[in-house]
This record gives sequence, C-alpha cells and structure tokens, in this order.
Amino acid sequence: MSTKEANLTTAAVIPAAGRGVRLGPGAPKALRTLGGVPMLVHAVRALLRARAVTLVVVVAPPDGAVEVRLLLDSHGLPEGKEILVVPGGATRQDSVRLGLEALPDDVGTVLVHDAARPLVPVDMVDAVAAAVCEGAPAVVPALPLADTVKQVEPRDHGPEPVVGTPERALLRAVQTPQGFRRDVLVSAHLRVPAEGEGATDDAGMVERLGTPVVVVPGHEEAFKVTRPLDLVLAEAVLARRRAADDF
Ligand SMILES: Nc1ccn([C@@H]2O[C@H](COP(=O)(O)OP(=O)(O)OP(=O)(O)O)[C@@H](O)[C@H]2O)c(=O)n1
Ligand SMILES: C[C@](O)(CO)[C@H](O)COP(=O)(O)O
Repeated sequence: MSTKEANLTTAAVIPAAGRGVRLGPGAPKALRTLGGVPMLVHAVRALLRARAVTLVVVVAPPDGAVEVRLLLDSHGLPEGKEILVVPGGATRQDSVRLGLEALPDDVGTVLVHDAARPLVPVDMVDAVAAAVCEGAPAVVPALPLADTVKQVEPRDHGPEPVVGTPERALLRAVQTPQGFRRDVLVSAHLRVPAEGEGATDDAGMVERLGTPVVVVPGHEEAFKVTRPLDLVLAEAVLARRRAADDF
C-alpha cells in the first residue's frame, strides 16, 4: 500500500431522498419514525458506529436538506465524525451520484447504505468496509433466499405465465451497505445511464462495467423497510434490542 493510499479515508453515502410510496401516505420514508426516532437517524447512527467511517453524506429529499440538517443536529449525533447533507434526485441512482459529488478528495472507500435499512448491525458494516480495504473493488452483503423464485412473463392483468425457475442455491438477496473503491463507483455512476437502463443497486452498475463484485454475509436485521408490514417487524426488532440493553 502506498503512503497516499494509507491516508485515504472511508465515507458512507446514505440515500434518503425517496418518498416511500410502497409504505403508504405520510412523510418521506426516511423521516418516518421507528421507536420514536426517524429511520434516517437510526441509519446514520449505525454507519457512524462503524470503525472505519469518518464521514457520512446524507442525501435528503430534494426540498428537505435544511429540515434534515436540523433533524440530525437535534438528535445529538457523535462528535469527531462529520455529517454532510445534500439534496437528492428523482431516482436512487441520481441521489447516490449527488452524494458522491459531495465527497472530499481524501475519501478512498465509499459505503452506500439505504436510509430504509435502519437496523443494520454495525458488525456487518465493518465487514463490508474491511473487505474493500483488503482489496475487493466492490462488495455486497447478501443472504440466501427462503422462497423459491419464478421468472414470469409480466402481465398487467390475469395469471402470468411462468418461463423458468432459477436454481435457488445460486441466488442471493442483496442488502446494503454496499462497499466500493471510490474510483470504481464513480466510474460506474458516470458511465451507466440513469434513465431507461437505471440500476436498482450500485453493485449492478459496477457489474455492467465488467468489474468484479463479491458477496459477503448479510444479516436478517438489515432488511429494508419497504411495505407497512416491514415497519411492524422493525418496531419489534428494535423493541427486542432495547429490552436486551436493559438487562
Ligand atoms: N429518488 C430517490 C429514491 C430513493 N432513494 C433512497 O434509496 C433507498 C432505497 O429505496 P427504496 O426503499 O426503494 O425507497 P423509496 O424509493 O422511497 O421507496 P418507494 O419505491 O416505495 O417509493 C431509500 O433510503 C430511499 O430514500 C433516494 O435517495 N432517492
Ligand atoms: C439497493 C437495494 O436496497 C439492494 O437490495 C435495492 O436494490 C433498492 O431497491 P428499491 O427498488 O429502491 O427498493
């Protein structure tokens, strides 16, 4: 490792600009509460607890950057680590790109983490960061699937014909944080079109450039709060953690 590389730092980008349409009406999803605390605050705390992370860039709803800054300041996040807030874009891919543009020059490793995964365990964040620092250009945490998956011919109405059953043992359900060498992720965001062919995760964009991506173990508690039932599960997991801390 060169002296220059040794001085590079690790930052997290947290896209939090989504509406949360699948969760139903209400405030932008990242600002909805879990155990009385906004999901975004849970996610920021989890990333700031990671050993390697020195900076978190929060990508706020496009018209909500000031509100998000005030919200984070009011929750007394740890000192000694920096938080930047920037406005996001129309898609997740746009929001991550805007977060990347805010990174200072000394950042060499980037973790991209959904605000919608508020309960990610810190050990998992550390493991993703460590895998990048040990030389992998792109790392995704993921879990084996519990359900069998069918490929279909999508239809707006009526039964959908099944065209195949992928071998489940070869499939993984991907979570965040996904970790990248900064230059790799920036190249992907510069070269993969945001419209039409937009990607649903960052690693997918890196794959399209032919750069190797590796999987490390994910965690059941790093699930994404997407639909109303996910919020019920998240409240239960948080209550269990709080009860365990009381013992
Ligand atoms: N324009 C967008 C869309 C999504 N996200 C973020 O990307 C993460 C994962 O996205 P998802 O869970 O799909 O959130 P939403 O897009 O808000 O959900 P929905 O599709 O139900 O509206 C979330 O933290 C979300 O805030 C973002 O920063 N900018
Ligand atoms: C990035 C992600 O959370 C990995 O599972 C997921 O792809 C986000 O997808 P969504 O369509 O924004 O829920």
